[in-house]
Order: sequence, then C-alpha cells, then structure tokens
Amino acid sequence: MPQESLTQSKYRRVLLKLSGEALMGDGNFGIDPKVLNRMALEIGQLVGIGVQVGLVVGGGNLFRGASLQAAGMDRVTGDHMGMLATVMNSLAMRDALERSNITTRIMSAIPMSGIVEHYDRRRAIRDLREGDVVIFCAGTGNPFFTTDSAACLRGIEVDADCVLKATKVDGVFSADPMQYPDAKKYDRLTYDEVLDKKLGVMDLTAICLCRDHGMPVRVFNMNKAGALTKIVLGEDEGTLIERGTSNAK
Ligand SMILES: Nc1ncnc2c1ncn2[C@@H]1O[C@H](COP(=O)(O)OP(=O)(O)O)[C@@H](O)[C@H]1O
Ligand SMILES: O=c1ccn([C@@H]2O[C@H](COP(=O)(O)OP(=O)(O)O)[C@@H](O)[C@H]2O)c(=O)[nH]1
Repeated sequence: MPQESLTQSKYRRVLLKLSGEALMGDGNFGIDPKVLNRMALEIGQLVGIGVQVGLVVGGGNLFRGASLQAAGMDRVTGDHMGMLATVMNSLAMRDALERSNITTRIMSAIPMSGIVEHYDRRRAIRDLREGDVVIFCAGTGNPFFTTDSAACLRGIEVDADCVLKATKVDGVFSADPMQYPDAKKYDRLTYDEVLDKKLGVMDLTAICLCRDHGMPVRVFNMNKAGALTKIVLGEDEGTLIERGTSNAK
C-alpha cells in the first residue's frame, strides 16, 4: 500500500453502499456490465490511494421483499429472495473488480459453502488491512432489514471511518428530489434532523444505528464521475450526516 498516498486521503477505511438499482444502469431489471465496470474503476481509484474498501451491494434491481409481499408472497420468503439477490450482485461486482486486478473477497451473512465465505469480522478486518476489497453480502442475514442497515452494521463492526451511501441523487434533500425538483439540498445534517424531518433517503433503522454509534454517513451521487474519489480526498460532495451542528434550519 503506498504510504505517501495514504496521507492524502481523509479516510483510512470506508464502507461503501451501492444500491442494487444503481447496477441496472438505464435498464429496469438486472445488471448492466457497463455500470459494473465503471464502479470497479472508481473503487480501484480508492484502493490505489490506499483506502481500505468494504462494500455492501443492495438487491433492489432483482428482488425486494416488500414488493414481492405486495404481489402476494409471504414477506419472509420475499426477504430471503432479496438477500439472495444481493449475493448475485456481489458475485457480479467481484467479477468486475477482479477483472480490474483488484483482489476481492465476498463474505455472506448466510452460510453458502462453495460459493462465498461466511462472514467473519476479524477475518474481514485482516483482509481489509491487506488491501483487499471485502464485499459483505446477504444483508444482515435477517428479514425485515435493508442493505442500508447492513452497510451501517458492517461499517460499525469493521470500524470504518464513514459509511458512503451511493445513490442516484446528489445528497439528502428537504423532500424526495425525484418527486419535488424544487427540494433543497442539505450539505450537513445531524442524525436527529434526518429522523425528525423523516428524510427518506435511508431507512430509519440504519440512521438510528449510526446515531447510536457515532458513524458518519455521506450520501452522494454515484453517477457523478470522480465523486467517490473527491470524498475520500476530503471534498464536500453530497450530504454529510453526523453528530453536532448542521445548516438544515
Ligand atoms: N429527502 C430525500 N433526499 C434524497 N433522496 C430521497 C429523499 N427522500 C426519498 N429519496 C429517494 O431515496 C433514493 C435513494 O435511496 P437508494 O437506496 O439509493 O434508492 P432505492 O431505495 O430506490 O434503492 C433517491 O433516489 C431518492 O429518490
Ligand atoms: O438485511 C437484509 C437486507 C436485505 N433484505 C432483503 O433484500 C432486499 C434487497 O435489499 P435492498 O432493498 O436494501 O436493496 P437496494 O435498495 O439497496 O437495492 C430487501 O428489499 C429485503 O427484501 C433483507 O431481508 N434483510
């Protein structure tokens, strides 16, 4: 790991959350290989400057328990399908990363011998220290949770400096910017402001977990080329959610 590079970056270790929907690109289901390759490139830039990268990939491009339930399926079965969807996305992401010569491990919350390793926190930390990208798949392993919560949980467990939530929008807004184009973007928010204002960018369980453990979360637009690298170099991209004061009023 290049020591002089490490001094440039604001973070030593990050937990990056990619939504499953981001992997669809312009499609409305599945995985777009062009998007995978672009993300691998961006993640490779982080690894190149010495940042340790943990990754959680969502499953919403394939299955979501809540949508399957709305179509009549048992919720827990739907959530199991959603968690398995995150495994498929993670396999595709590892493939893209390894084609870019980035050593990558996948650890699953649900044992899946022969396909991926079972999650082991100490092993994950060792692998991160060695510069491998570690993808945490199958969410938390439990129904009724989301991969946002899984990302925050794993981020806290492996002692990441920040959870970086990649989305389709530029940060956290006063209302969903997809529905309300006039919504105001926040640069900084406290956890309690996100909860009090019910800002829907991340589920509330995830925000509560981060609040209780002081884990900062930065929400940013993954479609902006170079945004991820700017963030680890300390630039003010997107919205930072953390303890303390804000500009939200
Ligand atoms: N207050 C808000 N600020 C920003 N985005 C919001 C807000 N409320 C809802 N959203 C929506 O949340 C989405 C981000 O969540 P994400 O996990 O990336 O998507 P999804 O849940 O569809 O997979 C954005 O695309 C945006 O439309
Ligand atoms: O700990 C978890 C994480 C995910 N899921 C299921 O997996 C689906 C896909 O995850 P998510 O919706 O978070 O994906 P994203 O929105 O990031 O694409 C969810 O809808 C849930 O059905 C779950 O049951 N438990």
